[in-house]
Amino acid sequence: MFGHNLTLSVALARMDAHGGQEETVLVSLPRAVSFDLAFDPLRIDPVSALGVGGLGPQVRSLFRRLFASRVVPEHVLRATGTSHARGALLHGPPGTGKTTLARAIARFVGAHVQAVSGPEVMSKFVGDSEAKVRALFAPAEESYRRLGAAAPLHLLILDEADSLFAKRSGLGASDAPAQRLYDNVVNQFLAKMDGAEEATPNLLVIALTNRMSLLDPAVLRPGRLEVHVEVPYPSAAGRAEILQLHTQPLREAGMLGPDVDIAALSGAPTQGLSGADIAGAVRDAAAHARAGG
Ligand SMILES: Nc1ncnc2c1ncn2[C@@H]1O[C@H](COP(=O)(O)OP(=O)(O)OP(=O)(O)O)[C@@H](O)[C@H]1O
Repeated sequence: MFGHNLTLSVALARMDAHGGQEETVLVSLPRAVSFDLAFDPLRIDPVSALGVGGLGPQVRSLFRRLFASRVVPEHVLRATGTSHARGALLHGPPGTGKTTLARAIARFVGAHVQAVSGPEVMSKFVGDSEAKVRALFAPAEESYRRLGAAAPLHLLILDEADSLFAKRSGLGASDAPAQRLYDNVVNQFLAKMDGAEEATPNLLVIALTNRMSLLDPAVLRPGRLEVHVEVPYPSAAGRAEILQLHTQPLREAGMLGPDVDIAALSGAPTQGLSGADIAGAVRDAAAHARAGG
């Protein structure tokens, strides 16, 4: 764990200057929000550090855009007109590793995690739903009130975000009560995010969806879910990493056949498969082998 007033290496915080040019910033703590950031956000190896395959660019982009600012002192932030990103949206087809990635990042940075799904929040009961939204923000609020800049990072993972933030046109005129419920919950959520700079700078929201086109654009604006990262189907190289990860326990137990050729399997045989499909195929193969097939 880094102490206060530590000058970090030049590689630690490179912030995107305008035009995509990278500018290296020497940073000196105390940090705006303290949490264990004993790593270089740009050089992190997603496979060994996070246990996800084929997501190197996504991981590096997330760390740079979500965490680099959090080790930069306030005066540098102000001078560069930067503020902490408050929310990100991971979007892409089902089973490509969005949930796995969000949870692994939370573990890696040592954040307090709360995970909830959109349908869970949008329960049938209006009052209940609004209370649920308030409750989601309460631990980070309480922690920041008590500890100020020393408050730990809280990460709110919001699965199936499309059911919470769907475009308003999705509801018809005959759905007036549902529309009101929806508006109340969403407005409360957005108000909480809009006020986060003051009330909860220690809170980060990562929302997940496989239907980004359904989301209300208002939710994707700066200050809300402003960092958008696509998590696509894996390439052949990505499939090789995923295969390697999911066969590792078998390999370590000496149970992987010597003829299992990861390079060959990551080509045509797994073309078009998601990480979840590949993990399932490895499980099936192991079960088949156990059964003596
Ligand atoms: N990129 C990946 N690397 C390693 N494992 C993966 C990857 N993608 C998926 N998996 C495996 O598939 C399982 C399901 O993935 P996960 O739930 O993270 O996908 P998702 O994108 O969140 O899916 P959905 O959109 O359907 O919720 C994980 O538990 C993991 O074992």
